[in-house]
Amino acid sequence: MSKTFTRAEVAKNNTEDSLWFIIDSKVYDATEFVDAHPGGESVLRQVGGQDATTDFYNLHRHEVLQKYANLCIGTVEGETPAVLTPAPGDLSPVPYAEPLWLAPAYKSPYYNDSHRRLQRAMRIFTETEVAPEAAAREADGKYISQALVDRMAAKGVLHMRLGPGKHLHGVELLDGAVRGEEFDYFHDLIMSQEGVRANARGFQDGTLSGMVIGLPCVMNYMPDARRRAALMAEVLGGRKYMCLAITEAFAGSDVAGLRTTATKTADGRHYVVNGTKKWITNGAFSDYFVTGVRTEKGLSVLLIERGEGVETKPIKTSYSPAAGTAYVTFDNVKVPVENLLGEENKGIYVILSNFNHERWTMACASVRQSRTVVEECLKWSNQRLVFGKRLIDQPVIRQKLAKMIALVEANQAWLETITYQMCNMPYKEQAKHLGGPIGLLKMSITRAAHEVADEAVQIFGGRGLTQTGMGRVVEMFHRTYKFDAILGGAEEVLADLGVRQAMARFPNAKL
Ligand code: HEM
Repeated sequence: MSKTFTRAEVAKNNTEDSLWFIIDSKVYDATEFVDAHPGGESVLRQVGGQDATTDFYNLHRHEVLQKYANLCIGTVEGETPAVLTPAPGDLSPVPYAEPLWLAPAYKSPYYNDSHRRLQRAMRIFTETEVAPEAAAREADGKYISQALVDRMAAKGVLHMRLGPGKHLHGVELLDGAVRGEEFDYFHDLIMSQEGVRANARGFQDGTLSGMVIGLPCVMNYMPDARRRAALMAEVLGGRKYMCLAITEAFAGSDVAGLRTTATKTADGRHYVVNGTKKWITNGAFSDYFVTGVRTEKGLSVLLIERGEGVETKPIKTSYSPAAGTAYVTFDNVKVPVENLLGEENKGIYVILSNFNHERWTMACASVRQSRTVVEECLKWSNQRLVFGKRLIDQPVIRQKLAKMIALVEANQAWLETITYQMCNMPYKEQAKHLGGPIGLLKMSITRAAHEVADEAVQIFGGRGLTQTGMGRVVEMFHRTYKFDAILGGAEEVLADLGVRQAMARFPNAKL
């Protein structure tokens, strides 16, 4: 690649036997590539010997050039390539592409050096280890590989995704980027926000999201300490997979309406579980199911191991099969009473205990994915030429971008305000003061995602509806943003919760 050519030399290579062109001051020899070019031979011949930079970026993502770097034979004499090629871990210099605390000129009261170290380490991990597998699994529909689970376990990524707590103490986290003892909800936020950067919503849930919502119930409510420790070690070590099985065809956000039953045997040593669960993330490949059941006088939560009477069938949803979304049936499944999590008939507390963190995590992830879409739109509007101008030169496009930016920035700021409260409120206070606001926040973020997805597709046109090429991130987002608006409590239910909680503490105030 150290060779240089004059533009006149390049121009001569415009024949049947030699086809060169220039992209961003680099010289490409496409002679052998023409037959394999997905866009066809004729389009390449039309730019033979010329500077094809504008044409290229009108049609391709920059990453295409990295993939086909072997076609590059040198640079144009006296010129330096100008298009940025980010290295793993780099921050994007595109305005609004990063949350403001990562913008060099901005200050934030919330983040310290350990947050910055973790952010960089997790970005490198996501870009180098997760993203390539995400792309492969989205394409082949298979589940996460044991090799990636092992890497996540070894680096403490699985531990960190449960949020702050004693389970992190003494654990080596991303090669010492942060100490377990100092890990707080801003570190947790960073894990969620960096984790989405593989741009594969289905696979993202396939990276053991079921564990993130299921294991806390075991960690906090499994009565036997030895059993609890063994389960934690198995699951955080990536040797066994766990999911949360609450939702049924009969009851979604309305958890009080569950119909799966657990009846105690006459000798009092087992429960016998019968019923079904639907849309269980990771259910298709899980070994353990943290399951909401109806017992004699209320709801209870049981840890059910895959075995006789437990069956799972994959459900085809609009994101990828990599998430392992399943329909689960329990037919006369015998579960030892020791597997009861929390108290019998008081399972609602076990279930509710996790909701705030789950919803907040989803809020972190969803607003970050919206931001990535804003970055995609900004880049595309800047490079796409239509009617002889860049898209961004059209006022209507700038209006769309302004709305998208404002929605993302406002929601990130609200998210950080709430995260700060989580860092500074004891758990009981959080349950009292933050349930409603977190519900409203998640609703606000997924409503914003709806706007962002809609405008992004309008900006990308047909490419926003195409799974490969320029618009692949926008297409993915538009197809999948609804998962965050439904899972973990539907938008409307959470909005209602937020207002009802506010009214419950309403003062005797009058107009
Ligand atoms: C080293 C140079 C090039 C490489 C490696 C390359 C590679 C590719 C690839 C992988 C695609 C599939 C779409 C995608 O994934 O983005 C594609 C599509 C295409 N390419 Fe190229 N290409 C090159 C240069 C060019 C140039 C110079 C032109 C025309 C001036 C061109 C015209 C097209 C067209 C028209 C399509 C179809 C676009 C669409 O479906 O929207 N390509 N190219």
